[in-house]
Amino acid sequence: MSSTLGLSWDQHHLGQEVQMGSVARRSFASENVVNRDHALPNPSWNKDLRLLFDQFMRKCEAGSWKRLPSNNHSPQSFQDFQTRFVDPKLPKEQISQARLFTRSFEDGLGFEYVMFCNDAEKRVVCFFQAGPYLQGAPGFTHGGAIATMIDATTGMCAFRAGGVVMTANLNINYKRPIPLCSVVVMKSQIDKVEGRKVFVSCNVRSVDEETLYSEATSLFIKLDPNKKLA
Ligand SMILES: CCCCCCCCCCCCCC(=O)SCCNC(=O)CCNC(=O)[C@H](O)C(C)(C)COP(=O)(O)OP(=O)(O)OC[C@H]1O[C@@H](n2cnc3c(N)ncnc32)[C@H](O)[C@@H]1OP(=O)(O)O
Repeated sequence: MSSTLGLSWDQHHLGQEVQMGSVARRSFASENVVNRDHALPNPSWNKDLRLLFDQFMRKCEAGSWKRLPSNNHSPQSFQDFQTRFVDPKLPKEQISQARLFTRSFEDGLGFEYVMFCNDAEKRVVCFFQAGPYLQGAPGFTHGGAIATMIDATTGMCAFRAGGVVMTANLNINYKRPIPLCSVVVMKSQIDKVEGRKVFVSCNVRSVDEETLYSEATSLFIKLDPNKKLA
């Protein structure tokens, strides 16, 4: 996402809730939870996730990598996005309850992750710990949860390179199951950009890089500001 961004989907919708009045109290009560930066260590992070976080924070100090806060969206982007692409007739009450899917679980139960970007190399890395509510086959992570995180990681990579995009195609080869509650490393990079098409690839490996869990390719389309989405 662009480096100037500063508001998350959550915060955006929180703002709407506050304006609505009838649900304002609930909004303020949850404000601290909603507004915080989720891409920082919390007590549910295991040793692997903490080590990878520390390792990449050192790379950030060296200058080539940057940590991406989870609330990394600009108010201007949202206003533009809403004005251009979102149907104004959508029920405001429902919209006000919207939350970013990957950040809507309690700490440790769902998606715990942090992303780092290297804009010069057009890469985004995501360290992802799959919580117990993401189970698919017993003891392993649900394929849809894996797809979600690949989409989020490649989407971030495409967005940083191409601006506002949507996923048009996502292909995943699941090669080994990911043990639940383990940490995996997702590495994505831009392969090419052709007009409005942004091609991104991603691989998912174990922390020691010995196991290749999944490989994916994604196609993102830069949105045409003159076209309604629906
Ligand atoms: C505030 C901002 C927030 C942003 C946050 C981002 C980061 C967060 C990440 C979160 C991650 C979560 C992300 C999510 O959850 S995104 C949610 C899941 N995705 C969707 O719902 C998208 C649904 N699809 C669409 O709305 C439209 O199809 C889009 C917008 C994608 C394109 O419709 P549009 O009318 O604009 O374009 P076009 O049809 O003129 O096509 C243009 C060109 O593209 C080519 N083409 C199109 N589709 C395909 C295809 N499937 N394979 C191969 N090629 C395809 C097409 O042939 C043409 O090529 P050419 O003829 O020009 O050569």
